[in-house]
Amino acid sequence: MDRVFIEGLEVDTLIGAYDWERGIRQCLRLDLTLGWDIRPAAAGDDLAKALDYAAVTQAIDRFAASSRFELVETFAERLASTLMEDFGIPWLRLRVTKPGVNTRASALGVEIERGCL
Ligand SMILES: Nc1nc2c(c(=O)[nH]1)N=C([C@H](O)[C@@H](O)CO)CN2
Repeated sequence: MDRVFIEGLEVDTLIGAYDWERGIRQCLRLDLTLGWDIRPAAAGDDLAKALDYAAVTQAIDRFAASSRFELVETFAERLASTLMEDFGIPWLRLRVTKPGVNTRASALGVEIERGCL
């Protein structure tokens, strides 16, 4: 299976389990690898047959703008389901990093894989 990727996408959202986090917006950094057969798009040089990473990015922005989860786990799980359903993505890997919450670690977060290749 071929893959389309989006790396280092920063989104602004309400996320966090602590009281002080419920009244602010924070940045999450997303890395996505999306399973997709690129041959039909390549054969016809046709965006309509491609997994349009611009459209996926817009969908992620909309999701982040309206979500209010406590855990990055929930954000990752729900975002993965939304993208797979809306775009017909058969498999994905999603890494969600919450920067700036721990000064002793360079990155904290979760990584999930869903679906079948
Ligand atoms: N596994 C997780 N651990 C923690 C999370 C989380 O979302 N998943 N969140 C927090 C707090 O919100 C923290 O990020 C605030 O600095 C703590 N642990």
